[in-house]
Amino acid sequence: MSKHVLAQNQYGKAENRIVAVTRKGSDGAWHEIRDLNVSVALRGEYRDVHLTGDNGNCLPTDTTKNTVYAFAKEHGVASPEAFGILLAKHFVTSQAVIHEAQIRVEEYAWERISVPTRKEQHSFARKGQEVRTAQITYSANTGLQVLSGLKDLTVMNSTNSEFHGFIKDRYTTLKEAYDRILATKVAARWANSAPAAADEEHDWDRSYQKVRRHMLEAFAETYSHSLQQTLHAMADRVLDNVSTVNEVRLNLPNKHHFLVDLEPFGLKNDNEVYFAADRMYGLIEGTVHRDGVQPVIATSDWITA
Ligand SMILES: O=c1[nH]c(=O)c2[nH]c(=O)[nH]c2[nH]1
Repeated sequence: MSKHVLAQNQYGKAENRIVAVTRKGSDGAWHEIRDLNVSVALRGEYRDVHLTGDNGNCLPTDTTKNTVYAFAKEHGVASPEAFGILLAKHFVTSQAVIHEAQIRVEEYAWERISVPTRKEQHSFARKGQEVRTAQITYSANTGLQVLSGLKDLTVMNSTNSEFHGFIKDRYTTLKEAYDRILATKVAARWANSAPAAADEEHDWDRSYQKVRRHMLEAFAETYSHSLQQTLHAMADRVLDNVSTVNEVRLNLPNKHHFLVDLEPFGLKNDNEVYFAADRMYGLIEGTVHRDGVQPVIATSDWITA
């Protein structure tokens, strides 16, 4: 027997890449695709598996992988959230030793290549870099928690951004900026309310598009005195406009754009020519939630620019 304590543990097959094709129309020529990366983590009665080598409680990770693919056929993929909810509930309700399941989903977007003269619609081009995310956690005790999100959404304002009035100590060299580029690669997560998570009719694609639009509009419309202020405005706008969201966490790397010194060439740089640095970067992170709601989104996830 070990004298040490087995603490939090979980297991399952990670990064199951799955492309689900749905055929629509009377002849099935209209295709819709969902391109996902699905990770399964199971939590429960796994002391013996770790301590004695008894695998009697262990549902193989291979089975969790098979379940993901079989569920895509049996239930379809309506959205990352709906698919994750189905899987999480399945694992917890089908095996007594599994107390909690967490499903993490990334979705890669494709857009249709529309050829007007062609009836078949089965050609797609990968859309941008943006990745949609969902994390579904289910247990009989705590119920369903659905976190939605996105990452790798790069945005820029080429003006309407200042940064000045900051602390100056003996190490400060930064010049005050009254007109600068503000650029970031947005990583966002938002917590959906319990009623939305429990609502089997909830339109997850619609709420995703709504949150995304409000975040981007707030980014574009906020006259920024710091990326921190912009972060707050983006999260605030989502909470004001999407009633099913209770909490928003944003990780915003400040993708610095430095004015190039053109004076050696006898040229004046009127905020026209910048050097785009890819690192290092300021990293601005924060959570905004409704008053009276307990925040649930982890603050320790490591997101790099
Ligand atoms: O928007 C900003 N916030 C900061 O905290 C900061 N610090 C810095 O050097 N530049 C910036 N920009």
